[in-house]
Amino acid sequence: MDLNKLRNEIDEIDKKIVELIERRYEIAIDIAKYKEKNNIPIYNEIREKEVINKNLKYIENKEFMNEVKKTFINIMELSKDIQKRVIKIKKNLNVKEAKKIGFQGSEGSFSHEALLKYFKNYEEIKKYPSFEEVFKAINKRDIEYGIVPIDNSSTGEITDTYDLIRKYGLYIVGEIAIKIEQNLLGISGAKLENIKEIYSHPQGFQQSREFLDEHKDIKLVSFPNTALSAQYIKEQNDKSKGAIASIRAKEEYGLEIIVPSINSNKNNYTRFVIVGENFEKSIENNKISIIVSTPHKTGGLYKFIKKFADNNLNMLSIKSRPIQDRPWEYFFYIDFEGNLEDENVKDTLEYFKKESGYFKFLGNYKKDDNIL
Ligand SMILES: C=C(O[C@@H]1C=C(C(=O)O)C=C[C@H]1O)C(=O)O
Repeated sequence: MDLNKLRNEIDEIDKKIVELIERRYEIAIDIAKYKEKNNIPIYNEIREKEVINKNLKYIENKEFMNEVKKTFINIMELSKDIQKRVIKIKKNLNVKEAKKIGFQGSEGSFSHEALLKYFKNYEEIKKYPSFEEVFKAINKRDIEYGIVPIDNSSTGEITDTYDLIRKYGLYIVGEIAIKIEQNLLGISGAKLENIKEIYSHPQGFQQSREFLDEHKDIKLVSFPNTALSAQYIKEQNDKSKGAIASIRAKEEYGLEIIVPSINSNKNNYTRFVIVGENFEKSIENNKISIIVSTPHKTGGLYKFIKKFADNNLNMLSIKSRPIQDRPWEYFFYIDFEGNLEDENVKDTLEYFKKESGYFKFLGNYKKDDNIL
């Protein structure tokens, strides 16, 4: 046997392997960029199993099964390391300062109020007709951040927002809760006994149910948002028309308060999230949001929740949303306390990435201390 000849043959093979492996890692980088853009996790268990099984079928000499399997496990481990290196993380951006920020509605809406309270510095505020338009504007980079309502303390979650965050693959970079107070507004000189029509968003009517029940003779007219209804009655300049809206809307459109604080629940808060294109890292961040889907098996959700307890992490909320094309299966939106640098957080996230059918990291941001 000629050792040199054999080594030469190995050298030839290695050369081809290097070429192919190099190409394989380059493709992994392209995949990483796609994943970053579409907010897809790096690790894909199903695909890795497929890769291994497919390649094991090509082996002619079954004696090498185990070694080939290990080789692929290693290649894919390193491919994921490369992908992680490529996905960059923006550091310490102060979201309270931004150039362009967007919200749904018009001046005087609660979203507008939340925006002004959260952002200390900005160049331009842009208004959009729907929540989805806000998300689209971030994706198109018309705005850096959008602010959208996500939960109301009396009426529950704003499901559209939950679905849109997932659909558009954006990150939550902050949150703020504001007290929602509804008032009956009118033009100067308007009196309750003369009001024949009240304009507002259906939420405004719903939140003022008790007050409206006492005035059943007044006609209710729905509007796309409370601020627009305030603007409308100002333009109409008619003392028989009222609007249910915020104090800020009153100021914005130069109206008067006919009856203050008519919302039935006096402790009514809405939580807004600030959404952006990039995940932002800071040691100040203390709240994490993720989306997972559990395996459709006994104890699936239990195991997930147990992981938080085992890692001594405080789970703040868990909400479910139906998965559109899989009847009776759900996405779970989970908020918990922690920072991405914490070891127990890292361990928990790794576990979720591995164990859940679907995993999406939504952001690590600073919790609004007004929310318990
Ligand atoms: C390259 C990918 O990312 C990861 C690495 C894989 C690989 O190197 O083949 C396979 C699945 C993922 O865990 C991919 O998703 O295809």
